[in-house]
Amino acid sequence: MNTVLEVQHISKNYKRNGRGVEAVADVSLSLRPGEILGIVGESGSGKSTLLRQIACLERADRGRIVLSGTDITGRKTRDICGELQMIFQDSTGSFNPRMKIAASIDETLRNLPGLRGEPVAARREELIHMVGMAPELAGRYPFQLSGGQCQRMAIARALAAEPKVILCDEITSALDVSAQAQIVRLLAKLRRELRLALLFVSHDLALASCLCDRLMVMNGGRCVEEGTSQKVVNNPQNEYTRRLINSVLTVE
Ligand SMILES: Nc1ncnc2c1ncn2[C@@H]1O[C@H](COP(=O)(O)OP(=O)(O)OP(=O)(O)O)[C@@H](O)[C@H]1O
Repeated sequence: MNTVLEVQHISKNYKRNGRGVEAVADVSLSLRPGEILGIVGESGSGKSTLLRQIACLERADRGRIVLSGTDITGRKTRDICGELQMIFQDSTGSFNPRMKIAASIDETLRNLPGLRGEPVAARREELIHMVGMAPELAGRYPFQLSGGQCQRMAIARALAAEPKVILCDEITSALDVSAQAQIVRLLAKLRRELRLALLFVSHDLALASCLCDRLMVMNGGRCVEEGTSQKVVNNPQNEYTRRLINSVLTVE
């Protein structure tokens, strides 16, 4: 099978107050070029921990991660950033507050082999256009942009590295509904046009099912169900998935 990312039996335990917390327990997944896999589950189910292991921000206790055919288990994040990028919920905080957005994007572009001088500015403008932003907004500092604008710029900066895989950790959670819809449409366009593979972590199952081809449901660090978005939402096999779908806020 043509996969760009293979995660095999990843586990991660933390120690808290002298007790072990099994944040991720024996999770495996695979991702093909141009595919979007949603990882859903309630708070504390292990979604972010799983993504951090895949991005090599932390070392997994057990398991193996293969990116574009290369075993990257235990590598440093900087060694894989040309192939894999991660975008976070707090896009403003992910930028250097003392640098204008353009300078942050240029920094990533200058790390690409063979891209120096004038082509950097041209490529930056192309990326900003790709995420649907006006080029002059790149002349602002992160705090001078709205949350949605900043998240688009974070996507542009991730694209600057020309990755094959982007990990999205709750990237729409801090946005209002219309900004969420814009980001979801943008991600759908980017996967179509660039054949980008995406892992889309969200606690919002309805939103994730609109964007993702497949969904993986996590509970207590484990994958409890996986399948096409349609199948998981319309015909859930697991009791926890059913509860997640039917969960409504009840006030006693
Ligand atoms: N650095 C850490 N040290 C100790 N425990 C941690 C650490 N990071 C995460 N955990 C614990 O691991 C479990 C999984 O956390 P994680 O943040 O991965 O869940 P999540 O599904 O991403 O939740 P949320 O949607 O709220 O971010 C939780 O019990 C959490 O408290």
